[in-house]
Amino acid sequence: MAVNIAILGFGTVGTGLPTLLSENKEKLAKILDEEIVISKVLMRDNKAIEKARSQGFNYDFVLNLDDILADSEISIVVELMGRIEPAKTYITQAIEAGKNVVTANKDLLAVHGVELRSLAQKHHVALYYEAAVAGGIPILRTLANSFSSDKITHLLGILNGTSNFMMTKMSEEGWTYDESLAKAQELGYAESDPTNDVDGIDASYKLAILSEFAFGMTLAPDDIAKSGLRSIQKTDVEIAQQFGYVLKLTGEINEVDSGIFAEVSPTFLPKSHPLASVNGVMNAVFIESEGIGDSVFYGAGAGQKPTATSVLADIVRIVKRVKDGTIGKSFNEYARSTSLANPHDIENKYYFSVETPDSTGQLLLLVELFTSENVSFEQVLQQKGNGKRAVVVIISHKINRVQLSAIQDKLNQEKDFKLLNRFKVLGD
Ligand SMILES: NC(=O)C1=CN([C@@H]2O[C@H](COP(=O)(O)OP(=O)(O)OC[C@H]3O[C@@H](n4cnc5c(N)ncnc54)[C@H](OP(=O)(O)O)[C@@H]3O)[C@@H](O)[C@H]2O)C=CC1
Ligand SMILES: N[C@@H](CC=O)C(=O)O
Repeated sequence: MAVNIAILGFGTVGTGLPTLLSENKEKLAKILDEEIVISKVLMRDNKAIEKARSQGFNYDFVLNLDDILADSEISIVVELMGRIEPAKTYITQAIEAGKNVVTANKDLLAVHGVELRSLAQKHHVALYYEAAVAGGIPILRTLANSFSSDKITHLLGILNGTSNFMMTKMSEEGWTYDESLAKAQELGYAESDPTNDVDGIDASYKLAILSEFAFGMTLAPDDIAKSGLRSIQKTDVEIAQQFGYVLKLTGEINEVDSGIFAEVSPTFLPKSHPLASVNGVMNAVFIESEGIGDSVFYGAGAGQKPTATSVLADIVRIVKRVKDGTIGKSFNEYARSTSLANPHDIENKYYFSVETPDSTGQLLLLVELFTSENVSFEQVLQQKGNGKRAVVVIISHKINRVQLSAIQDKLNQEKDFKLLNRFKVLGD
C-alpha cells in the first residue's frame, strides 16, 4: 500500500523530501506499513519542470492545482511555496477537497492560522506545520504534548537562522552585512525576500505561532513589537562584549498578571545565558515554566535537510493518525482569550547609545533627562569624542515600557542628542 502525497513548490525544502524519503526508507517501513510516495509536484512553469528534470527529478510535474485536487489517490498536500498567496488559496482548496495539509509557511499560519485551522477542523483533516518554527527543532509538538501539564511563564528564542548566521559572521569573522546575507541566501536559509529575515518579521511570525502553543493566546502581527538587525553597528557589538554580553536577535514572550507581552528585538544576553552561545544558523528556544523550571531546545533553524525533516515528520504523523482514526484533531488544543500585558508591568534593563555634543555639560543634561523619568544607570561609558560630537552608552536599571517610551521621546525631542540605538538587556 502507498500513501500518495503532492508537493506544491519544489525549491530548497521541497527538493529535500525525496532524499529524506530514500535515506529513511527502512525506518519508515518499520514505523508505517505503507510507503510514502510523491505522486505529483506542482511547478510554476515549464522552465521549472525542465530544470527539475535536468537535476534528476522524475516526478509527475503539473502546472495546475486542479490536477492534484482531482486526484482522489492523493491524501496529503505539502505546501512549500512560501508567502501568503497563492499558498492560502491552494491550502484552502486542498482542505475543502478533503486533503490533509502539511506546510512550513509561518507567514501564512501567523496571519491566517485561526481561519485555516478552523477550516481544517470543519473538514476533519489535519493541518500540521512543525517546520514553520525553528526549522528542525521539534518545538511545536513538544509544547503541545510535553508541556500540556505545565504552565509556561517565559519564552525566549533565537528564531531566525538567517539573521543569527549573519550576526555570527559579522561579529566573529568580520564579514560585511552584504557578504553574510548573500551566503545565507546561497545556503538556502533566507526567505525568497530576505526583508522578513533581517527586519525581525520572520521571527515575529514564529513568535506568534509559539504564543498559541505555549500560552494559548493568538497574537495579531501588530501585537508583537519588532525590530531587526539593520540598525546594529559594529560598536554596539563591541560594547556588548565589553560589558559582558552577547548581542542576538531574539523573540520573547513574558506572561505577567495583566497578560502577555511579545517582542522581537536585538538583545544583550549575559554571556552565561544558555542562548548566548547559539551561533550560525542554529536556533534555540529557552522556556521557563512552573513545573520543569528552565529548559532549552536547540537545533538547526533553517536549511534544506533540517526543515524537510520536520515536514516529513508531520507527514508520518498524519499517516499514523489516519490509521488510528484520530485524524482531524487540532495540532494544538490549548486556546484561551488573548490578554495583552499592561506596559507598566513589563520591565527590562536597556542599552542606549546616544550621540551628544562633546562636552561634560551635555553628559549632565543626559543624566538629568533620564532622572526626570526615574531611570537610573547601571553602567555608563563615554567614548572618546572628536571635540564636536561624542557617543555615550548607558545600560539602565530596570524600567517599564512606559518609562522607555518617555525616555525615547525626550531623547528624540532634544535637538542636541541623537538616539543611535536602543536594545533590551537581559539579566538581573
Ligand atoms: N529554507 C528554509 O530553511 C526554511 C523554509 N521554510 C519555509 O518553507 C517554505 C519553502 O521555503 P524554501 O524551500 O526555502 O523556498 P524556495 O523559494 O527555495 O522554494 C519555493 C519554491 O516554490 C515555488 N513556487 C512559488 N510560487 C509558486 C507557485 N505559485 N506555483 C508553483 N511553484 C511555486 C518557487 O518557484 P520560483 O523559484 O519560481 O519562485 C520555488 O521553487 C517557505 O514557506 C519558507 O518560509 C521554513 C523553515 C526553514
Ligand atoms: N528564513 C528562515 C527560514 C526558516 O524558517 C530563517 O532563516 O530562519
